[in-house]
Amino acid sequence: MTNNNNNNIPVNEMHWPLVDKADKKKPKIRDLPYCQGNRKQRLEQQRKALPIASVEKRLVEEVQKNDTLIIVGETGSGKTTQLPQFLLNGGFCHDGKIIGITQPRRVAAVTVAKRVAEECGVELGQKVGYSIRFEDVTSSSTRIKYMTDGLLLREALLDPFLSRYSVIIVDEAHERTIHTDVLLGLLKNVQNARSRSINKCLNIENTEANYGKLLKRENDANCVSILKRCQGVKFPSLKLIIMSASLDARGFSEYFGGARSVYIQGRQFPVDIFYTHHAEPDYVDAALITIFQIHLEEGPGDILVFLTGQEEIESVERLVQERLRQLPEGSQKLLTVPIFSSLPSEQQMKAFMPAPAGFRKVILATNIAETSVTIPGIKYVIDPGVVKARTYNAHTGIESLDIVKTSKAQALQRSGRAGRERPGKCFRLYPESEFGQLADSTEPEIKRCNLSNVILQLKALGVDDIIGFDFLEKPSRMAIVKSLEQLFLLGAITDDSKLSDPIGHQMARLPLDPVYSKALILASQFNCLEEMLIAVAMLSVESIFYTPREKLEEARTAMKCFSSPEGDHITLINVYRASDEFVEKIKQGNDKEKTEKKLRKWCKENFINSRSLRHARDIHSQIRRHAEQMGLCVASCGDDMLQFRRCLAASFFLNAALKQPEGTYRALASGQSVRIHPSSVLFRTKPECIIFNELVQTNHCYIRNITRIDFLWLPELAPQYYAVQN
Ligand SMILES: Nc1ncnc2c1ncn2[C@@H]1O[C@H](COP(=O)(O)OP(=O)(O)OP(=O)(O)O)[C@@H](O)[C@H]1O
Repeated sequence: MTNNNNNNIPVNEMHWPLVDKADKKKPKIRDLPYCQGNRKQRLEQQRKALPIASVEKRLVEEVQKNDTLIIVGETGSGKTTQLPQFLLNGGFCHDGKIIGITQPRRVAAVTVAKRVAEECGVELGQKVGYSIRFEDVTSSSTRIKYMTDGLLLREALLDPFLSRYSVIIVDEAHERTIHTDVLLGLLKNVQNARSRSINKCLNIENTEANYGKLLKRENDANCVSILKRCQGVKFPSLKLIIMSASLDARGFSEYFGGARSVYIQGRQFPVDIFYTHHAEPDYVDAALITIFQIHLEEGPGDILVFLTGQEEIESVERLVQERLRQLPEGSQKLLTVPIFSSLPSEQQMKAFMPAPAGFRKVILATNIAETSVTIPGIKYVIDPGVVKARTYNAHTGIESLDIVKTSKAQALQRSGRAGRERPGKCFRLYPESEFGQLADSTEPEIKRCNLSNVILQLKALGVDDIIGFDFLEKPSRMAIVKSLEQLFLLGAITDDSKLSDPIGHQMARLPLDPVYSKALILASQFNCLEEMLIAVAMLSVESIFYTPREKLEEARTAMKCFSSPEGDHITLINVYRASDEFVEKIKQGNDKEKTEKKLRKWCKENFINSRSLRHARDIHSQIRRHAEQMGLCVASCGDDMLQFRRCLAASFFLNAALKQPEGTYRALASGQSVRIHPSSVLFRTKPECIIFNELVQTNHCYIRNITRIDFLWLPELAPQYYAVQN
C-alpha cells in the first residue's frame, strides 16, 4: 500500500484495476427515465422503463397457470414493487383476498410498501400496507401487504389455512433465513391442504361429520394437523411465488414437485465492479480509504458501505468524522448515516432521506440494506466481503455470532443496491481471484442456529413430527434433538413431545427466544416480572455501555455509579431505572423532542450508548404489553434482589458455570472452559457460581452478562436438570 497524500489527508490509496465486469455482460443501457412532468407522471414513466414492465401480461398468465412459480430476475428489475401490482390488476384480489409479500427484513417491508403505495397513488395502510412485529399498517381495504417472513409464520398460528391470502410471494428466498425455510415448508403444507380441501370437500357438505371422513382418508400427518384445525372449510388454491435475483431455481423447483421457473431478462442500469489488486489485511481501513477516494475523486452520488455490526459502524462513523476534520476548507461535505437492525425505525428511515444540499451521504450499513431496498441517491457501493453470521455448535448447544466471508449471491445483492436510479459502481475490497472462491450461496440459517424457537413455533402450528417435517433442507438430527431437549427442560414440551399447557402455549405467544419467554413466565411467579422485563429488554440490544479507548478511565468511573456487586443483570436494571428517573424529572416543561435530546446528553455524560438504550426502552414497552395481555402478574420484588437472582438461576440454569482453580470457569451444560469478559462487572471479583447470557468467541471463549448465584439453587430450582443423584 502506498501513502499517496495529495490533499494532506492521512489516507492510503488503493489501486483499482479498472476491470469493468459489467462491460463483459454488455448490459443494455436504457434511456434514463427523466421527464419534466409532476411526481406522479415521473413515477409512471419510471415504472414503464423497468425490465419487468414488458412482461406483465405473460407473468400474470404464468401465475394463473401455475400454483407455484419461481421467478428469477436481476436486482432492480422491478420484481418486488411491480409483480404485486400486476397481480392485483390481473384480478387476484377480486373476492377480497390479499396478495402477501414476505421479506426477510423489516426495513425492506416498510420502505417497499411506502414506494408501492406512492406508485399506486394511495395512502399507506389502505390498498397497500405493511405488517411487521409490533407494527401493523394495514386495514380492511388492504390488498397488497408487505410483511416479514416471521410475521407470516405468526399469522399462521391464528389462521392455519392462511385463508385471507390468494397469493403469497416469498421474496429474497436466496437469503435462506430460518423463517423463510420454515415458511416454505409450511406453505407447501397449506397449499396441499387447501387443494385437498377443494378436491375432497367439493362434493360433500362441510359438516363436521364429513370433515371426520375426510380426516380418515388423509395420511399426511402435517396436512392433517392443518385440516384438523380448520373444521373442513373449503378454500381456493393458494398461489405461491418464490422470488430472488440470485437463486438456485433448480433446488426450489424440485422441492415444489417440479415447479416452473421463469427468468426476467435485463437490468435497468449497469454497475461496474472493481476489485483490489491484493487481499487487504484490514477491511475497515480499506473501507475508510475507499470512502475518501470516492469522495475526493469521483463524481456526485451517495455511498453505501457494508459493515458487520453496530459497534463497527459506530467506530467507522467516528473515524470518518476524524478524517473529515483534516480535509481542506471548502471541500464537499460528507454526512454519515448508520443503519442496522437494532436502530429505531425512524432513525433507520434517515438513510432513505436525501442528503442536504452540498453534502454527499455515506450510509454505513449491516446486511439489512443488502436485499430488496432501494436507497435513493446511492451510486457507489463498498463491499468488504464479510458479514456477521450465526453459527451453532450442536454438540455444545452454544450459538455465537462470527464474522465470515459473504457468498457470491450476497456480493451480487450488495452490488445491486447501486444501478437502481442510474449507472453505479461497486468496489469489492478483495481481489477478483477471491470472488471465484466464494460459496455460490449462503449456507441456510436453519443449518447453523439453535432451532428451539422454530420448533416451538412449529409445535404451536400443530406440526408434531419435527424430524419428519418436510424442510427444504433438513437441519441435522442432532440439532433437532438438542433443541427438543432444551424445550423439554424449559417445560415447553411434554415427554411425549407435545406443546405443554399452559407454559408451552404461553411461550409460543411471546415474540422472544424460548429461554427469555420462560424467564418472563417464571418471573411472574417469583414476583419480579418488572425487573425481568427490563433485564430481557436490555439483553436484547447490543452493548449498553460505550467505552471509547481514549476515555477508558472516565468510562469506567461512570459505569461504577450503576454497577452492582451481584452482576451485570442488576447493573443493567440500574442503568434503565436511572434513565427512567432522569426522563421523569425532565419530562415536565419539555416536549418529546427536547426530552430525547436531553436523554441523549445524559447518556453521553454517563458513557451509555443512547441508541441501544432507546431500542431497549422500545422493546421493554412492547414485551410489557404482551405480558399484560397474557395476564402475567407484573410485580416488582423491590429491593429484594435475591428473589430476582433466584429467578435468573431458575430461568438460565442451562447457562450456569462454576469457577475452576485457575480462575477460569466450566460451563456446566457443555463442559466448555470459558472466561468472564473484561466488560463484566464481575471480571475482578470472580464469584464461585454464575449464570451467563452470552458467549463470545474470540481468541478465548468469553461469557458476558453474568450474575452471581448460589450453586445450591440449581438442584432446588432446576431439579429436572440438576437432580441430586442418591
Ligand atoms: N424507494 C424508491 N425510490 C426510488 N426508486 C425506487 C424505490 N423503490 C424502487 N425504486 C425503483 O424501482 C426499481 C425496481 O425496484 P424493485 O425493488 O421492484 O426491484 P427488484 O427487482 O425487486 O430488486 P431486488 O432484487 O434488488 O429486490 C428500482 O431499481 C428503482 O429504480
